[in-house]
Amino acid sequence: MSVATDTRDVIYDIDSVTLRFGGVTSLNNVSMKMYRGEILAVIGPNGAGKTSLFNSLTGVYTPQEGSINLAARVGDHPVSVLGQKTHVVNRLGVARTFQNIRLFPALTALENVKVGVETRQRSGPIASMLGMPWQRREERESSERAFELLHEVGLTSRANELAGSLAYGEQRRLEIARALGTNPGVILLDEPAAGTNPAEKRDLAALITKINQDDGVSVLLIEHDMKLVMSIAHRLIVLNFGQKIAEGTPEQIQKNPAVIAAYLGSSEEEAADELAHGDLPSAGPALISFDKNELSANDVTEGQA
Ligand SMILES: Nc1ncnc2c1ncn2[C@@H]1O[C@H](COP(=O)(O)OP(=O)(O)OP(=O)(O)O)[C@@H](O)[C@H]1O
Repeated sequence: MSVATDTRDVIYDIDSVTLRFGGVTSLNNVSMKMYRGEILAVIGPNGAGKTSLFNSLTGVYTPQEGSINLAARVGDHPVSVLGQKTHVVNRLGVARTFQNIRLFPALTALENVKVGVETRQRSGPIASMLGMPWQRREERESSERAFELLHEVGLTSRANELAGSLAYGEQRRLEIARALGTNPGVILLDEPAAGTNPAEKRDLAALITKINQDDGVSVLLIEHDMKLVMSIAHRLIVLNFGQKIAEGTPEQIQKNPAVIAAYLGSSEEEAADELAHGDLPSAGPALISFDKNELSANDVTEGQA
């Protein structure tokens, strides 16, 4: 009997990860894989553990149990992320944006992107002061690359504006450009659409797809806007109370009773029953209309009590 093997190239191999803060278990025995080339979304109600997962994948937190192996760039051998510093994980090919924008507001848009690009360069402050030839070349290259990235995210006309003066959606795109400056194999986007308007969300969806398809960067995405997630993600992982409760394509996730129950705060049986009878207002495609603002943490807590 032949055994089917999965030959897809694994970027993140996460096995039985548990992360605790005192009495709170924010990740509970989570196992999952991220494959090269995919846009993988992590969804779940407030407090489900999504940011804890991102923090564990980038070296901010070290889970007490389990393993996380990373091979971010093509041809890399998997290495453990546990115990690694965040800048080391970044050098290994993982870039990230944050739920709360973390730009340098008093630097220009171009300078912000150059900060990302220059993390990959060899010149230190001494070489800069001495004006070494390679330093001058790197400076020129970093400006050119930063301009290219500003072009990619549609911000060349804002290159010399202070980051703090840009519109909210522009700041979100600038963060992505800065992250791309580090030449990552995978980019982790933590709620990139938060606070953006519908037009900005559409631009963002197009940008994420472009980064993935044209630049070959794999994308791991936390996002509460289900319409956006379902339109661009190849696959989704669903967390609830720190546990992985589902994994699949957008179509599979929208029909999954455990997922619907988690979001609605009803039991899985009720959700399955209502789904079967077609009288669940948020079942199927309607799941894509879920919005963070409609789903408070209380809704979920009450359902689980
Ligand atoms: N540094 C920390 N110290 C203590 N508890 C934490 C810490 N970080 C996360 N938690 C707890 O872990 C649980 C998961 O939180 P996390 O922020 O990962 O959820 P989330 O899914 O990202 O939520 P949201 O959608 O609201 O951002 C929560 O109960 C949270 O209070």
